[in-house]
Amino acid sequence: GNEVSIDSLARKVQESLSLAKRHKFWETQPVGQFKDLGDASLPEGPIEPPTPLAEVKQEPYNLPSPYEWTTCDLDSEDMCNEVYVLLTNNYVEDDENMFRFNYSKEFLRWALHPPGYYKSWHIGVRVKTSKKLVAFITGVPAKIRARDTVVVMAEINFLCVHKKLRSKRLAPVMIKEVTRRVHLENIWQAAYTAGVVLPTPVSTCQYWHRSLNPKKLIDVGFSRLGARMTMSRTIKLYKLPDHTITPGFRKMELHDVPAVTRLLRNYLKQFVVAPDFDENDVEHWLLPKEDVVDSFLVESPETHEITDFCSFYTLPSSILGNQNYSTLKAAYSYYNVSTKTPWIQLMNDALIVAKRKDFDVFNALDVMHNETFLKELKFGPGDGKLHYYLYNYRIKHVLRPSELGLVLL
Ligand SMILES: CNCCCN(C)c1ncc(F)c(N2CC(C(=O)NCc3cnc4ccccn34)C2)n1
Repeated sequence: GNEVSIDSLARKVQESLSLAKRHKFWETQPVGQFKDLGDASLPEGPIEPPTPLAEVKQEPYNLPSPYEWTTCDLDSEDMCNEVYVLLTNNYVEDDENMFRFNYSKEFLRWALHPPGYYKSWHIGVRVKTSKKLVAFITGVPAKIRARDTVVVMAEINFLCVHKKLRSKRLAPVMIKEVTRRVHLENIWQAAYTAGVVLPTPVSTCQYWHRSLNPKKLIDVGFSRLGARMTMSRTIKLYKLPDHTITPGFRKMELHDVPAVTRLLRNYLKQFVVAPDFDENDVEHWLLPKEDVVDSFLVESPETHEITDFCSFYTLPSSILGNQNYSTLKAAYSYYNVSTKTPWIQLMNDALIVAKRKDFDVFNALDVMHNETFLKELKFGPGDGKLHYYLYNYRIKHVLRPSELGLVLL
C-alpha cells in the first residue's frame, strides 16, 4: 500500500540530512561546484594555488575526544589484519545490503604500496581506551595526466567508518586530515571515486557485469533469471570455451615490462584523464600477482611484437545471509589495449581465463573502449554508478566515460 512506515520515513530524513551536511562540507572545498558548471570563463586546471609549506597546518586535526589518530603500517601483519577486519565488516555494501567488498590483505598491501608511497597517508582512527581500529582512509601518489598536463596527485581510497560510528561526523575530519598530510608532501591535487553524487563529478560511469557462474549469481541474488529463461538455457547462454583462442596469448612476465609500458602509454594518450605510467608503475600495477591482479598479452608468433594487453583485478565480495555461499568471486576489468587482436576476441579470452580461474562474475566500467565489447560479450548493465572526482583541479566539461582512461581500485 502507500503507507510509509515510520522507520523508512526516519531513514529518508536521515539520508537527506546527511546529504545536506555532505554538500555543506564539499561547498567549503576547492572542488568544482554545481553553481560553476555553466561558467565557461573558469579556466581548466588547479582551482587554488599551492599553500607555502610553512603555512600548512603542522599538527593533526582534532578528533572527537574518545578517538586518536594512528598510522597503519601494512607491512605489519597485525596492523594489516586490523585494517582487513575493519573493511571486511564495515566497508561498501550494495543498496540492498546483500554484498560487502572483501578486499584481501595481499590486495591491500599491493594497492597501498606503489612506487613512492607514503606510510603517513595510511591513516587510522582508534578508540583511545580500547585501541580498537574504528576508521580508515588512504592516499597513494600517482602521476595523472589531465589533457596535456601531468600532475602528481593523491589517489584517495578506502574511506571506511565503523558501522557503529556513522553520522558522528568522522568522515569530514578524516578527509581534512589526509588532505593535510598530502599537502605536507607538496601535493595539491587528488583523485577519488564514490557511488554517491558529490560536487562535482568529472565523469559518471556505469558498471556492467558478465556472468561466468550464472547459477550461483542467481542463487545469491546478484542476478535474476531472465524472463522466459530456464536455468539450463541461462547456463548455456553464458558458456565459454575451455581455452583462449588468440595465437600468442600468454601471461605477462617481468621481461615484458618495457614493451607493455610502451603499448599502454601509447594507448592511454587518447584519453582526457589517464595515469602517466612509467616502467616502475607498470611493474607494480600490472605484473600478475596471484589472487590480486592478472595480466595477459598477445605476442605475435611471427614478429614477437607485443600487440595487445588485457588485465583484471580480484575483488571478492562477502555474501551477507546466504545459506549456500559466503563469497562472490569477482574480477574487475583493469587496463586493456587492442592494436591487432579485435576487442571482442581479446576480451573474450579474458573472460575465458577468468572463468577458468573460477570467478563468478567479470565486472567492467564503460570507460575507455569498453563499450565496444560489453553488449556483444553478454555483459549486462549493473545498478551501480561510479562517479569520478578530482580535488583542486577543474576539467572544463564533464567527461563521457569513453574519454576517461583511469581505473581506481
Ligand atoms: C574505485 N573504488 C571504488 C571501487 C569499488 N567498487 C568496485 C565499486 N564501487 C561502487 C559500485 F557500485 C561498485 N559496483 C560493482 C557493481 C556490483 O558488483 N554491484 C553488486 C555488488 C557486489 N558486491 C558489492 C559490494 C559493494 C557494492 C556493490 N556490490 C557495483 N563497485
